[in-house]
This record gives sequence, structure tokens and C-alpha cells, in this order.
Amino acid sequence: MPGGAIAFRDVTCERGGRVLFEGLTFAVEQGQAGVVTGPNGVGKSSLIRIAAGLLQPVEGTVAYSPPRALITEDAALDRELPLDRALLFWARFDDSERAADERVADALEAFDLTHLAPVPVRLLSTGQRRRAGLARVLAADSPTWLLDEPANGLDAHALTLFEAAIARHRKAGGAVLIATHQQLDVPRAQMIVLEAA
Ligand SMILES: Nc1ncnc2c1ncn2[C@@H]1O[C@H](COP(=O)(O)OP(=O)(O)OP(=O)(O)O)[C@@H](O)[C@H]1O
Repeated sequence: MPGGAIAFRDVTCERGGRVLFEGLTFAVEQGQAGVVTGPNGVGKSSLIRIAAGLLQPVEGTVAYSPPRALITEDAALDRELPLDRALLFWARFDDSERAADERVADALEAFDLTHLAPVPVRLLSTGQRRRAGLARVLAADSPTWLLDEPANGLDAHALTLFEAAIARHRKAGGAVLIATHQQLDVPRAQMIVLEAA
């Protein structure tokens, strides 16, 4: 996996005619993590959407090392498919040296989901579905992770698995940008604190 990175330079975000943040500059390099915090409605999700290229900033530029893997509130998995096949559907699109089924098997194991592989996504619990969404990101083998509230609905065990996955990703040269209002154990993270305008 090549190194991941994401950098904002003088980025201004506007939504509904209101400036949420302006002149935001930061760089998350290979092996690093950025944690975006701030009160509800301040623009954390909007920042992640800008990082993913889903929202255009009114000013400034975003540079990143592709491909990027994104998780939002929606796990983006086919609800009718068994979990392993739903993950495989996406993993096949990803550019990786490793076979898609091997990546999916590893990602299921990393989030303690192997026993749920044959279960249709729609039957998973809320927390299991959140873990499945994180497994989708993991299985993509993307160097740059963009995570919007990834810890929502995770129990203590899943949180530990998630923190371990972030640590491994960084050790392998990945970069991660996380918007969260929860306390996460992400050592040496760069804090990006958004304040109400
Ligand atoms: N499509 C949209 N059009 C106009 N305004 C929007 C749109 N989407 C979001 N907003 C507004 O932009 C602001 C920032 O929303 P955003 O979801 O980025 O905040 P957040 O910091 O992630 O909040 P939370 O902690 O509640 O998840 C909010 O006031 C929201 O109402």
C-alpha cells in the first residue's frame, strides 16, 4: 500500500449560504492521524465531505493521495446480500495487490465479524452494521481513510478493534482523518478543532 495523505490549504466551507469555517489549513501525512472535533452543526461532516470530493469548498484546495476510502453514517452495503458477499462487491472495485476475498476475510476478522459472514446485512444489529462499514473501508486497502463519526454505535470491544485497525493502518503508511465527538485512543493525533462561527 502506498503512503496516504490529505492536506487542506486555506479551505473555506459554506453551506446554505452560511460560512462554516474559513481559511482552514492542515496536513495529515503518511502514518499520521487527524481528528476533527467541535460542537454539533459546526461542520465536521462537511469537512469530511470536502476531503472526499463530495462537496466543493468555496475557496482553497484539497490535496490527497488516492484512492480514498470513506465511511459516513451509511455503511453502503447491500442489505439483501450476506455480509461477506456485500463486502466483496465493493472490494472487487478496489485496486490492490491482494485478492479481494483475502482482504474481505481479513477485514471480517479484524472486526470480529467472521461468524456473521453468511448473515444478510439487513439482519445485523446497528453496531454490527457499523463494524461492517468499517470492514468495508479496511478491505479497500486504500492509503487514505476518511471517517465520519466511525465510532457511533460501537461497544467497548469494537472500539478497541477499531483503534487497533487505525494503528495498523498508520504503521503501514496510511493516513486517517476522523470526525468524531467521541473520545478515541488515537496516539499523537493532530487535533483539528472547529469552533462555532
Ligand atoms: N445540504 C445542506 N444545505 C444547507 N445546509 C446544510 C446542508 N447540509 C448540512 N448543512 C448545515 O451545515 C451545518 C454543518 O453541518 P455538518 O453536518 O457538517 O455538522 P457536524 O459538525 O458534522 O454536526 P454533527 O456533530 O451534528 O454531526 C449545519 O448547520 C447543517 O444544518
